[in-house]
Amino acid sequence: MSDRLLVLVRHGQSDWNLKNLFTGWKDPDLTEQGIAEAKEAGRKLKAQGLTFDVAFTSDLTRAQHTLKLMLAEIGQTGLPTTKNLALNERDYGDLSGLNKDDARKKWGEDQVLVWRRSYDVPPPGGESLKDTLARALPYYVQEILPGVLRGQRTLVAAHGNSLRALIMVLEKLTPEQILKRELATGVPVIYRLNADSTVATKVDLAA
Ligand SMILES: O=C(O)[C@@H](CO)OP(=O)(O)O
Repeated sequence: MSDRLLVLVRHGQSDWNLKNLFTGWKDPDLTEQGIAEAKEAGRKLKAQGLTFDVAFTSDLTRAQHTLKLMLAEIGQTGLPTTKNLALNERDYGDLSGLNKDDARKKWGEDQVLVWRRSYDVPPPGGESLKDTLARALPYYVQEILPGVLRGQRTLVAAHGNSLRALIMVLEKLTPEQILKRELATGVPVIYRLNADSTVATKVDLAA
């Protein structure tokens, strides 16, 4: 039986996560902590005995760097990797670069929560989670899933919201459920899929 393995990992802490800034399509690199988290994610995957046939990542440095560090830990630095902006973080539009606490002071707690965690209300000039799903999901279905179903063991390093979009579909979550799901930085989530692309098993390597 082929191993339909799909591992999703949010990048390690970025410089702008640390500074509490809306990031979106801006391109900060990992902090020292983020580097440590990415290496730890690689060590956890190695401890599970996992190796991969292909990897996917976004067009942004923090996810690419996380992938590189994980692959070095696993001993697979030459793994064929595809980078695509379909896996980028949700575009935060005009909020990009603003401090999240300053934004709460300016627009109020409730409005900022709506921009951050509503399903279909985009921040000014940016994408809602629904918009992010509309570009991440076709990429997953056309470029990632067929390989997984053929037995290509697949590692994806991406972002909080682009991965939440994929998780919503994988786990058949409602908009209300996905909005409550937070992804920790650098924590691998290991899925094994059934032949019909539904989830057979899920293991979250937190802790
Ligand atoms: O700033 C961002 O791009 C994201 C992820 O860090 O933030 P949020 O938690 O608001 O989705």
